[in-house]
Amino acid sequence: MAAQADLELVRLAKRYGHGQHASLAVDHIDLRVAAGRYCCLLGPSGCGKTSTLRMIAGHEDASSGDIVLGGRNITHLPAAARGTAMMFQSYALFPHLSSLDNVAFSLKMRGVDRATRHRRAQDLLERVSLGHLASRKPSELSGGQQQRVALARALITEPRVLLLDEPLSALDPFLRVQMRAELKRWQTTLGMTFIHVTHSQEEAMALADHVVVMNAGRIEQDGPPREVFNAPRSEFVARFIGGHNVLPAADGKIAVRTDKTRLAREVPEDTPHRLDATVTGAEYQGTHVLVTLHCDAMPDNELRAVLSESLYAELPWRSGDRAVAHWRAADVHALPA
Ligand SMILES: Nc1ncnc2c1ncn2[C@@H]1O[C@H](COP(=O)(O)OP(=O)(O)OP(=O)(O)O)[C@@H](O)[C@H]1O
Repeated sequence: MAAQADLELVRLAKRYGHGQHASLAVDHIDLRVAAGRYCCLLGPSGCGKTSTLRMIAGHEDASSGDIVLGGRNITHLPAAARGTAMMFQSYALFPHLSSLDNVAFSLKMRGVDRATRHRRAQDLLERVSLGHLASRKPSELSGGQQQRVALARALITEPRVLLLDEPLSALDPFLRVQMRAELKRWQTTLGMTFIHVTHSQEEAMALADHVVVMNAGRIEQDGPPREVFNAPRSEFVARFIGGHNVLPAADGKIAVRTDKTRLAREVPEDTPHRLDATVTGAEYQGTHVLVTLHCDAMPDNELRAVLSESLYAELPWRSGDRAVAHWRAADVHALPA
């Protein structure tokens, strides 16, 4: 594989349309992804993730700013000359071609001779444990196998950075979790930078060692997943990443993790961090129970508490129960105003 290289986005922007109808899909973002990282671009629909990925790939022109890979400015290079490759969803495989020819396709486009491209494609298929299925067409493969062909097809140009746009969204939930683990394993084995677009915080948390949370064309926060989860820098991040209650406080808003939010029938009057609430539901989730509450102090806002199964069994909650939600001072994370 080619040498590793950091990827840098410098004031990168994408504007669609002209004049009155112009819209800024990516709003001058700065980002540095160190070589060999699994980076997930995470955010709600329309936040600019795919536009960012497509600009890195060279499938979309940047309106302004720079894309630098390993110190080389690739902003205006054609897609094939950038050292990046896009892994498309498995359903984008050519249905009439064998796995081998699907994998070899981009070498054919580059004029590589048949024997060489078949040898390289076969090597890659072996690497993803599909060497024995090289002659099968996509329709003769399982969803997971098709996904591996798609990966091999992307890797054949020996990219420094692999770009993945929602690669797991077409798979059923069971296969998705399985393929997620495979993606992570491949990335670790290859030691290559992966940039993976997803709107699923669960997927980003499971895969990434660098999470980039985007909102309305901007980067709200980026960093290691634990840091982003435990120290959200904005209300948007706390809400989008999930697992937090965002609560009013004397000097702004605070976030408290749902698994640090405790419930009691009564607490001493002088308990500092408390809110009176009414249970609206309890959802059994296997290892834990999610209790939802309506809180009078914030009528438009639902409060959530994640309790261990054993704790819930000791003190079950039913819809309509009055409860006091409380938390420790150490579990309060202040959000900037
Ligand atoms: N070709 C285009 N022409 C005009 N507007 C576009 C085009 N592509 C995307 N947009 C707009 O740019 C914004 C960002 O889109 P983008 O696809 O990058 O977001 P996304 O975060 O990947 O969303 P999703 O998760 O739904 O794919 C959206 O408002 C979208 O409508």
